[in-house]
Amino acid sequence: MSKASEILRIAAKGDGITADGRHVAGAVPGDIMQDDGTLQRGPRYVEAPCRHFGKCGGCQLQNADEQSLADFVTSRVANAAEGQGIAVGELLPTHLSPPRSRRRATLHAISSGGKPLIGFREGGSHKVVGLTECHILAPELFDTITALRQLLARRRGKYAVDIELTLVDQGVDCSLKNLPIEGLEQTEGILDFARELGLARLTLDQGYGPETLWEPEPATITLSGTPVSFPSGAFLQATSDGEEILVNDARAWLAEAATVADLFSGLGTFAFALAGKTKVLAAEAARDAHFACKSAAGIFRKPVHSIHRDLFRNPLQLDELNRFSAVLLDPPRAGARDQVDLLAQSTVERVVYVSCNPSSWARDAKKLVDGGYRLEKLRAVGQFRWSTHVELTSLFVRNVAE
Ligand SMILES: C[S@@+](CC[C@H](N)C(=O)[O-])C[C@H]1O[C@@H](n2cnc3c(N)ncnc32)[C@H](O)[C@@H]1O
Repeated sequence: MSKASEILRIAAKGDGITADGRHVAGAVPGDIMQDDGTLQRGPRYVEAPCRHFGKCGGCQLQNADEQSLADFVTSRVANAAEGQGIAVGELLPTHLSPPRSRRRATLHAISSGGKPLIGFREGGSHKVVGLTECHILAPELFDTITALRQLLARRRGKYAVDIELTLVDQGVDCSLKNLPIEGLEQTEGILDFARELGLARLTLDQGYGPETLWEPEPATITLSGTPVSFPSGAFLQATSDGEEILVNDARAWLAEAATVADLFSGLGTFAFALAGKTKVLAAEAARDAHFACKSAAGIFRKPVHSIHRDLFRNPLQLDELNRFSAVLLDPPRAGARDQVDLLAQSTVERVVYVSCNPSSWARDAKKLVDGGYRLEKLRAVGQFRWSTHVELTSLFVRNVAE
């Protein structure tokens, strides 16, 4: 029979782990797993603030206190480095985004017994949890859900709508996929909804591609003081405080760089932060994001040269990389295996690697270290509060030959 055992830490998927290696769902550090299989709560357990916690797939860790959350985010990143045998120069304080700060979210709406349910999916299921409160979304996004519920309540018949909400400079950018709009009444109804709510933009996709129905002025997102036009569905860092931390690290670490290649640059979150004395090449595969970055650089005369390039198929080659004193990369979850192979052989002095996946980052980081870089700085960032999704910034500096 197993013995009483304290929960020591939270594992990558959110379970508590006891000293003897047992995984306990919903447990937090300091809880005691007792002989009879019941869980005695400890000093670091807190009541979940949200009534949907446990069902809604949006959050996994609302029972952990602030310190346990920060420890979890830190250890995910530190353990990833350690797992590859990478020495960390300085582990910087972890950043956690506060409640109600998420500025983009993908949600779902379905009809259930004639009434609309709008929310995230249940963990590990396709069922939708009808949110009556949410502690992660920015209030503007939550208000949009409330208004959408009222709009959908007037509908009969079944629907299953995908909803994408992003807070841009002008307000909420709302994109609805698979919501049939038929006839004058429904068309007027949806336009009234956009107008009354003061949406920045409303985009509908009824199976024939996205169509903008409402956009009183062009939607933009201001990146380090530069307004960049915001294509519907474009990538944006999940919280503005998270973006600030990532950008500040990049600025501090690359302040002396004359030329930087910003790879997987999106709309230019880092390119516009770094451009000034520094000249930046911004490389991105999404055509609309590339054009938005290029056109903002032109209008506001920023030293950002934006190129449209698929860096998986066609990574920057050695002769291209070696023209830069620094490279910043912020790839998707898969990491940047081929690009990093080349980077590891380059003469680039500094590499800032921003990542949304500690595992692929650690695999790539090992290659950089084997190629003669050392990991000088590392910071864990928890933009997705109460979830198991962890991000990081890191600085690699090329060792000088003796
Ligand atoms: C994590 S996002 C970062 C974007 C940007 N750095 C930012 O902070 O806003 C990753 C970016 O990589 C782009 N991307 C995905 N696959 C790519 C590829 N094969 N080549 C170039 N860019 C790619 C995506 O379109 C997205 O803009």
